Amino acid sequence: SLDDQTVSRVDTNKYSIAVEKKFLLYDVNFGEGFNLRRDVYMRVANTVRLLRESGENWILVLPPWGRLHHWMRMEVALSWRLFFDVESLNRFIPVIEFEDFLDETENHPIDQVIYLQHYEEGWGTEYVRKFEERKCLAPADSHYKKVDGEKWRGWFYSYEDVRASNFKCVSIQGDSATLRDLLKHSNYSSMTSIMIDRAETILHEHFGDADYWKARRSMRYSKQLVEAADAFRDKYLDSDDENDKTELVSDWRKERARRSALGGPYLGIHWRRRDFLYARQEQLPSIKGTALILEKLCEQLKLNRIYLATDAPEEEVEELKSYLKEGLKVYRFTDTQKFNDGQIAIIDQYLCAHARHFIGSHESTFTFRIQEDREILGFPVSSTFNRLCPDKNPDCEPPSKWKIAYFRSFELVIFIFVYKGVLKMTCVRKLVNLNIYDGPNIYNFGSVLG
Ligand SMILES: C[C@@H]1O[C@H](OP(=O)(O)OP(=O)(O)OC[C@H]2O[C@@H](n3cnc4c(=O)[nH]c(N)nc43)[C@H](O)[C@@H]2O)[C@@H](O)[C@H](O)[C@@H]1O
Repeated sequence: SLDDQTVSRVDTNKYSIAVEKKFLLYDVNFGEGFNLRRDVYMRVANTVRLLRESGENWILVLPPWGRLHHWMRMEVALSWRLFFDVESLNRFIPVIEFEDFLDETENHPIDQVIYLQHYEEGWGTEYVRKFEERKCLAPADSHYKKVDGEKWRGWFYSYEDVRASNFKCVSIQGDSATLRDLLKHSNYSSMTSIMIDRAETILHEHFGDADYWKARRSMRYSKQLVEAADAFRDKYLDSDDENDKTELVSDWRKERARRSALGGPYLGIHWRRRDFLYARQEQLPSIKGTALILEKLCEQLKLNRIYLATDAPEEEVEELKSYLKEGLKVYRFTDTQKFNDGQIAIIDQYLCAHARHFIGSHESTFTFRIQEDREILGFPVSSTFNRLCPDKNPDCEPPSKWKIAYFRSFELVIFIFVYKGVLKMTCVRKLVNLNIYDGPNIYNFGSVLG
């Protein structure tokens, strides 16, 4: 039950006291896409983790999905359980759906909305973490309005009856920990429900560290989507977890580092088109160029099946297929009757994540999430961090390799070894930053520590 998950007990001077629940809500700039939003979840989830580590009983309220400008069907108020395994999210920090929050607080107004904005004068010459209540800059002033003389009304994920008691703009420069400090500030510390709007304004405290990956690993997909994608793998791609060595333990906290995944006998490609062509045209291949890359890879890897994840219009997909030589078969998941746009996007990502080899689109957050899934599944680095190069530059710069980390940087690894008959001991600090585990040895370290 919620109570089991959310009432934490803190031992203060040996007296155990129940800590009052506090709810953190957040929203993201309207224009941001699905996969940047998933990244913002990790930043805010880590703020909640930090608040809880300091003894406060914060619960994260999951912002309903919808009104995403890339989604063809304009749906709103979609709950997280349609996309993610909420039980798994709860193993990192306590989370609840917005509807459950409304029930629990009996539709009381949210105590405070804090609208994050940058400093008008910019970042300055050095990066300093700071925040300050400031006059609202555009567009904050138009997003929230006082109604009936006292309460504030905003978008609130399309829920028209939701109100807030207070509204403030805060200029901020910082990360998940800065947001923690803001929430602990005396102006807000007595409040029990706070909504952070424009949460993308804060960064990760340490991008790519173990806490980043814990939040990421907790974001398992909903059972319904995993089952649909697995059935597709089985039916069309000759792929299953046992043969592909992609089995995951049911609880992500028990995962161990590995690089042994093989993947299904197909090539996965994320081919980002539409608005990306305007934003990154110089970095992407033509349709014909894409076909040439696919043919070459399939030949090298001795594969004849391709799983194509794309937002391309049908005509472009047909054109791509027309350039491929006979014998190469392209598969796509297109059940729009049963699944919404976001669900199909996740199924596409899952199927690319389970491929023997993956190639993505330069700087697409959609591609980044696939690469992360492959890191979690334990694929060799070389099968994951690949990008489609533009026709003019076939040997373009490879993508950054954001490898998985399982330990916090201050966790020590102690090696004991015998050298010239003497017992020696040495510690390696910052295992993550030293990038020690790239390759099969990682598994040994994982199991020693595990
Ligand atoms: C140019 C920039 O690109 C950024 O996109 P980028 O990072 O690729 O990735 P996203 O932020 O997810 O936005 C792309 C959206 O397009 C759809 N989409 C893209 N690729 C696929 C695919 O392979 N399969 C399916 N089913 N859907 C796809 C999907 O709705 C996805 O959420 C945007 O977030 C920015 O707003 C901006 O538009």
